[in-house]
Amino acid sequence: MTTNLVDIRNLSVRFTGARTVHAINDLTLTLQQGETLALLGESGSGKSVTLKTLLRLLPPKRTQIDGAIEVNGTDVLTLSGRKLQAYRGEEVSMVFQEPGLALDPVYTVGDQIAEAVMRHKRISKVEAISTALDMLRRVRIPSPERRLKNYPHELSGGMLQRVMIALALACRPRLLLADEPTTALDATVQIQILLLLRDLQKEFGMGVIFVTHDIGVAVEVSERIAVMYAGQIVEEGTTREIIKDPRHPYTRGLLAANLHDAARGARLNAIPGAPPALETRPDACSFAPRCPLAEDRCRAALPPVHVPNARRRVACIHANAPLAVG
Ligand SMILES: Nc1ncnc2c1ncn2[C@@H]1O[C@H](COP(=O)(O)OP(=O)(O)OP(=O)(O)O)[C@@H](O)[C@H]1O
Repeated sequence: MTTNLVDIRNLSVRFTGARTVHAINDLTLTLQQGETLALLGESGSGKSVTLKTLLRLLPPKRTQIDGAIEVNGTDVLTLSGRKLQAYRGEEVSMVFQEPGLALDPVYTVGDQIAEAVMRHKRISKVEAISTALDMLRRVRIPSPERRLKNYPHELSGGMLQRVMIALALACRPRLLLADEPTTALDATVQIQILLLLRDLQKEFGMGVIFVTHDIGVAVEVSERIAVMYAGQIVEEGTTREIIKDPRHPYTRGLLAANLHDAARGARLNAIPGAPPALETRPDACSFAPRCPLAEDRCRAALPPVHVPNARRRVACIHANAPLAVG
C-alpha cells in the first residue's frame, strides 16, 4: 500500500495537433503528504504540462496521455463528471503565474471565494462569505473585511496573488500545485508570497508541487527538487543533496552558472545551446547535444538511471563520476 500523496508512474504526454510534441516522456515522480517538491527546469521542459496533467486540464482531443497518476489513492486519469469536479478543488488546487487570469473581473473577491466554497460544500452564502473572510485573514491581507468587497482591478499584483492563494486553499485541498506563482511579482513581494506559501503549507499540512525556473526560489521553498529537461526528470533528490552534490551535468551546469546569483533569483539560461524540439520520442540522452561530457553511448541509447539512495535518482552515465564543477 502506498503512503504517497502523489504517485506518477511512467507518464508520457504527447500533443497531436498540426505538430507532434512529446512534452513528457516516461516521467515517474512521487510526493508525500505534507511535502514540498520543486519542479525545476528551463522554459519548455514540461513543468506546466506535468501540473496540467495532474489537474486534468489538457485538451483531451489533442492530447495522448499514457502511464498512471494516483492522488491520495484516486486514479486521476480515469476521473470524469462530478468526481473530476470534486477532485479539482477538494483534492488538488492550482495557483498560476498570473493571478488576474483566474479571477473574474465582474465579481468581488469575496463572492468569488464564497462561490468556490459553495461549489464544493453544502453551506449557506453567509457561511461561505465567513469562510472567505477567514481565508483572506489567513493569507494575511490587511483589512480583510474591506477587501472582501473589492473587485480584482482594485488590488495590487501581490494582493491579487494572495487572493488567488485564498481561493485555491478555500476547500482545503491536500495538494497545491503552484506554477511560477511569484515570477510576475516585484522581488520584495515575491519573498513575501514565498514565505506565506511556506507558512500555509505547514499550517494546512498539504503537499505542494512548486514549478520554477529559478534555483533561488526552489531552494527557498522546497525539501526536494526534481530537475526536468526535455520532458524528463534528469535528477531528483533532497534540496540539500541537489545543491551540495549535483550529479547530472545539466544540474551541475545550472548550479555552476547560477549559484552566486541564486539569492537574487537568477534564471536558468547560462548553459550554451537549446533544448531539443521534442518532435520524436527520445531514444538517447536529450541533454547530450549540450553536454560537455557526452560520449557516443550517450547518443546511442537512453541513459541508465542511477539510484545512489532511496530518494535520489540520476539519469546519466556519469552520475557516479566526481565531476569538476564550472
Ligand atoms: N496545448 C499544447 N499543444 C501543443 N504543445 C504544447 C501545448 N502545451 C505545451 N506544449 C509544448 O509542450 C512543451 C512543454 O511545455 P511546458 O509549458 O510544460 O514547459 P514549461 O517547462 O512549463 O515552460 P515555461 O516555464 O515556459 O512555462 C513545450 O514544447 C510546449 O511548446
